[in-house]
Formats: sequence, C-alpha cells, structure tokens
Amino acid sequence: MPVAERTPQTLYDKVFQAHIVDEKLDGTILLYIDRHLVHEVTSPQAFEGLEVAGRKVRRPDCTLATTDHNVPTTSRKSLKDIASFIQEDDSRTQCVTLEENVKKFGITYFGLSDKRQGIVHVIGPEQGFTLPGTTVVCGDSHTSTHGAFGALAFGIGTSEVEHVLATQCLITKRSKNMRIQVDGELAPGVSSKDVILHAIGKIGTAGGTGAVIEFCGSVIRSLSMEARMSICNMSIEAGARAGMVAPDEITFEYLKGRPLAPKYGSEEWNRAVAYWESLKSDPDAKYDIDVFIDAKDIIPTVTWGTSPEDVVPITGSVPDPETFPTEAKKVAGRRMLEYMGLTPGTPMEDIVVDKVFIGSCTNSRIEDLRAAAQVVKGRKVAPNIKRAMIVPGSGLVKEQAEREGLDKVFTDAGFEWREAGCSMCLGMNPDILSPKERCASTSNRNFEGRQGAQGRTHLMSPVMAAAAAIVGKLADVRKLAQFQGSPHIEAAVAPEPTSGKAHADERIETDDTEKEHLTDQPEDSSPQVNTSILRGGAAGLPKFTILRGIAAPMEKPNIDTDAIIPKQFLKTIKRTGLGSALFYEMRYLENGQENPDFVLNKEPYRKAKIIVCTGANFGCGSSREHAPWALNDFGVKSVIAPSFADIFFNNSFKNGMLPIPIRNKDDLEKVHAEAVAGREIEIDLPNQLIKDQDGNTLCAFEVEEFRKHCLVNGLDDIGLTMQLEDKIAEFEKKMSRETPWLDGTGYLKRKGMGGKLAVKAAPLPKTNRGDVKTEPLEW
Ligand SMILES: CC(C)[C@H](C(=O)O)[C@@H](O)C(=O)O
Ligand code: SF4
Repeated sequence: MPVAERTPQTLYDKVFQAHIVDEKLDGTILLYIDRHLVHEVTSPQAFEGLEVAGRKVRRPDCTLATTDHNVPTTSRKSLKDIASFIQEDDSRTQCVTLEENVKKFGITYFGLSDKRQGIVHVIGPEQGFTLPGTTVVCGDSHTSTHGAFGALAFGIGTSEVEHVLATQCLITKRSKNMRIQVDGELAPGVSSKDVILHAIGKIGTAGGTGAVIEFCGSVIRSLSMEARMSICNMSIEAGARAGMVAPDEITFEYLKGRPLAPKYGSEEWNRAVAYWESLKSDPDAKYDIDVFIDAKDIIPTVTWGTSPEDVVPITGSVPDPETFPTEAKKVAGRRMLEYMGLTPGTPMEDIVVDKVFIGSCTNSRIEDLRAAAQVVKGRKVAPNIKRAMIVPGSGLVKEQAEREGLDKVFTDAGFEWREAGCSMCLGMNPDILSPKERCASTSNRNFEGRQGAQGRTHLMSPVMAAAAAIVGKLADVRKLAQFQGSPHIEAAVAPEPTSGKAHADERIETDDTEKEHLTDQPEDSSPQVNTSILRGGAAGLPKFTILRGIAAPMEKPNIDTDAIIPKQFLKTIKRTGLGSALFYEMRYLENGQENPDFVLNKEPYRKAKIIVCTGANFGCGSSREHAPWALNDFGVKSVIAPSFADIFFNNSFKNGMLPIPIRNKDDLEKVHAEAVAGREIEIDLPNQLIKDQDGNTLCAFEVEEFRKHCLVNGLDDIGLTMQLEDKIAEFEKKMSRETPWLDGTGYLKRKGMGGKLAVKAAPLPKTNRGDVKTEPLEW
C-alpha cells in the first residue's frame, strides 16, 4: 500500500486526493471537477473562448446554469421572456447571452419562469446537485457554500470556467489544512452567521489565505445544513480557498429525496452513504493552522467598517482607530469611519438604519426566513425604515415560505416580499442603496459601494436584521424575542413537490421607483472596445519575460476586487475595455472628475505597468476576473504585494500577468521606495529578480515552475490539459466504477421533473468523452 494512503488524512485531503487526474513534480495538479455551476456574470467570455477555439462542453450532464445576479426581483407575473423582462440593457444582454449559450452548448438551465431558478449557491444544494465528497466549482467566490456538504467547493475565474467547460478539470495545487473548532452551545439569539462573523473577526480576512478550512466541534455538529452553508459561504471572507464540514446524519437527512441525489433507500444511496461516512478526517490528521472558539464568547455580532473582519458585538460601540496597533491600520480605520459616517464611541445600538435586506447566498434559505419571521411576527417595521426587503434565495424557497405563511408575516409587518435573486447583496439589478444610506444586511460583504455607490452596509444574521427593521436602529435581537435555543439548529426538510401555484406579489415597487434607483448607479464610462479576446482558444497568451516600467505605490491592506472594478462594470460580456473603470470609486470624484489625490491620476503613475502594494491580501473578495482584466487593460501587468487572495492570484496568471508575493518586509520596502520615487523597475521573470532602473537587484522572488513556464512561453493551459485526454478519460472510467451516482445525464434526460426547463436544452450532444449514456442511472 503506498505510504500516502497510510498517512492520516483530513476531510480535505481525502476529497482532494480522490480527484487527482495528474500530478507534476512541482506540485501542480490536474483536478477532476464533478459539479460545475454557471451564472450569467462570469460565463459569457468563457463560452466565447470555447466557441472561438471550436471546443465543446465536456460534461453538460455535470453542469447546471441559472441566472441570478442581474435579475429584477419584482413580480414575474407578466414575464414573457427574459429579453422583454429586464429593462437595463447590459443586464439584459448578459442574461440573454447565457440563454443563447446554454442552448448552443446543451446545458441544463433554470430560467426566470422556472421555480427552481435562484441564487446559484442556493439551487445547487436544493437540487441535490451538490453532494458530499464531490469537487464543485463556479465562477463565483461563494462557491465555498457547498463545502457544508463535505464537498471541496471553490470559486474560480472566467478563464477557469472555460477550462472546466472544456476539460472538466482544473489546474491547481494543494492548499493548507486549517481547522476552526467551535465547541460548546450557542446562546439563544446567536446563530451560525454570528459564528462566522466572530471567527473572521478573530482571524482576519486574510486569516485563511492558502488554506481550506474545516469547521468542526460540537456547535458545528449541531447545526442544520442551512446554518452550515452560511458558515462555509463566508469562508471566502476569511480569505480561505474553501470551507468544509464533514458529512453526517444531518447531511444525509437533508439529501433524502432531493431530485439529483441518489434515490433514498436504493443500493446506490447506501453505497454513497458508506462512502460519504468514510470522508471524515482521521482522528490523528494534522492541520497546519488550528483555531479554537468557545461558543460562549459569541454574541450577536455586527460589522462597523468596510471589511468583514471589522466586527463588534451588538453590545459594543464603534471603535476608535487611534487605538489601532499600526499606523496603516489607523489610516484605514479613519477612512472606514468617514465612509460609514460613524463616530468612535457611539454605541452600536444607537446607529439608525435606512434599509433592511434579508437575502443573499449567505442567508436566504427557508430556515433564515423562518428565523426572521419569528422576530417579525405581530410587529411593524419602524417608520424610519425606507425599505425592508425579503428576497428568498430561490423560487422553491419562496414557494415553501408561502406555504408556511411567512410571506404574510413579513408583508403584514411592512416588508417587501420579492422574487429570487442576488438582489441588494451587490445590486447588479435595480435593488441598490442610495448614497449614504445605511443598510442592515444579511449578506456577506460590506465593501465600499457594494450595495450601491456610497452605500453603508452592516452585516448581521437574519434575526438581527429583522430586529433592526423593527427597532429602526441596529438592535440586539435578544431584547426582542424569546428564543428557545439557537435560531438555526432545526434540521431542514427536503422540499415538497413543486406543484404549488406561485404567489403573485401585489406589493412590489413600480417600475418608476426602480428606475429612480437605477440612476443612483455611476455611468459606465468604460468604452467597450472591439470583441477581440485576450486569451483562450488557439490564440494563446502574450509572452511574459522581462517587464520594465513605472510602478505605482499603494499602501492599503485588503484591496478587494469590488474596489478594483465595481459591480456596474461586471455587466460586460467582453474581457476588454475596463481600463478606464479601474479603481473607479477611488479614481473619480462624485462629479466624475479625476480625484487628483489618487496615485494613478498622478504623473508618472498614469503609465504604471506595475503596482507595488505594501498592504496584504491584495485582490480579496469576489472571483471577478474583471479585476485582472481591468488592470491589464489599464496597462498594469504585474502586482507586487505581501500576499494575495487565491482567486485573484490564479486569475492574473490566466491573463498573462504576474502577481508577485514578497513577504520579506525589507525587500518589499526597497521596491516600494523605487515606486514612491517614480523610478522604473524591472521584473526579470526567467531569473526571478526585481531590479532598479540601473539594473541593480532589489530582491529575488518565487514563482511556481508550471506557472512560470506558461507565462514565459505564452501557453494556453486549456490546450495543455486537452493533451492529457487519455488520463482524463481513464480517470472518468474509474469514477464511474467507484462513485457511479455522480454520472448520468441529470436533468438533460429528466424533463418534467419538478417543472419544465425554461429554455429547452439542445438535443443531447456528443460530449468530448463520447456519447452520454442513453439510460440515465437512478439519481
Ligand atoms: C459576480 C461574481 C464574480 C461575484 C463573486 O465572485 O463573488 C459576486 O457573486 C459577488 O458576490 O461579488
Ligand atoms: S455573494 Fe451576493 S452577489 Fe455573490 S453570489 Fe452570493 S448573493 Fe449573489
């Protein structure tokens, strides 16, 4: 028996190991992907790439698409088709493009007329598409949600979406193992959202960088699948590649009867359960990082700043940045308070709220709505609240909630009851904050401008958001409701058949109001230049060897991808033309003029080819590949920083760009000093050196062999992977033998299951691996 099999393994190790198709000497791994979720924002360029290269989707049966980010959450009573339903041009184009692509490539799709439509991370689990022990990816950072099932689930960029569509594999490397153990019992009024906010407050938004977090301990074991999903969802906010929870009885119970899970009671189900049970970490498995949390230290938590790590118990007050440990932290803290319109020392419970949003892939599941309704029942939304919205995560969640009468509880109190979608989590649709409006939100990101330009977001749990709506201020839910245990420990039941009639919402906003909200958005000033793509297909990438140029200095930590390229520019279906929108909020003033204080508006940095940032965790947050595209389009080909968020790091390489992590402070300072002085620097990739303009070496840097090889030679890694066809096919045969429940044609052969396909999939295509099975296995 090989040694590797005897070494104690973690849950992550086991799932990862089971999906290795090929491993290179430098640790680069070709990983097989079982489940691929697709949405409209991060897929158009990937499909375009496939088409240009004449490639097919390898496993349409393992791919599920929906539209969620751009869709209005108003009543769909008058819905004819998506093209006439979506008013905003760019949003419509993205949704229509997805519909064209799913038809063209034969992919199962839940469109707006399908009750199964919803946020991609809500519908995957709901359908049983997400299963324990699988690898799950999506062009979306919150794919980490699916880790609640003991799946290895992570967000990828658009180039990787294309890679998975074409090859069903990804090029990756091993992550570190991190364990967050939460023991004890959650106090009444404390929910899983408080657990994860508390954990992020403790380890910071870069705390999980390079790691996969396994959540364990008695608290996690007692949580329902919904609650576990909320926790894994926000692993990405802790900087981790993924979050995982070992599958157990609660997991199996949740999966029973889900349309795409193996049929309960069948031989396949029993075989699957036996396999799933074997996945839990070995008792003596080693973790690189260990964090312990005592449940009694967690009380209802809210954020005060513009990063998810800026948390404070609701009983606390706004912190004073002058007490922060470093000068950089003080500067960042002052800026946050100014942005948030807060004064140090203000009790959190004194902060008046304008809007309340209960929704998003973190907290829009049935249990979240039940918990919020428990607080709201028999009460009224405070008069100062301009808008309180409930946005169910999927059409099925909405329907279930209506069966339970929750819609009535909410609307009686003065909430709006909306249709499913991402909504005000990031406001790519008309649901946004107006400038300076303050929102109590159950979403996951409080970045500047996230819910609308200059909007102010406080993150919290559904019961806390419900309490804020009732009180009109941030409020301690424990003062409002009597809880019998945690609001989240009830295990969920599988959905009932989807035959019920969709609830017709009469209390929706008029289109005029929506238009008014839309005008809050900054104009898209970015010229969407020609249709050429930067990469993909046979075209390959520009080669990267020596880069010489001006380097722009930056100092901020946690520069997130929302800041690099805000949401209103994600609606493009091209990879180019985003340069003028780079760092939009920092670069332009409210009147649209350039901000003279921003580094890229100063000479000589207008022509910068490199960014040198002394703040850690560059590119955190969303998986949007639009961030490297925007940098690239501006002319920046390399970013140097102490550390990077994983997805941004990967995305950069896929676009022929070189992100350089320099952890040594002195080395980084030398490079930063050259940047501050406005002198050119030289990045010599073949020799892995950074030099000053006279050719003197400032420092050396590290880069993985395979990535370097691809950059220096301008290689298209999809082409490289396709050369491994034999290995992939062999791996698929093995998987079909060992985990047959993962094969099949899914919904492609199951029209009429729980609703019709809104867009008919094309006839079953011949896939890259040959004909799909004619007889679907029992799903
Ligand atoms: C649009 C998508 C790339 C993005 C993500 O990756 O997270 C979005 O879902 C978000 O929450 O910002
Ligand atoms: S974080 Fe928000 S925008 Fe992103 S997938 Fe989840 S709900 Fe949608």
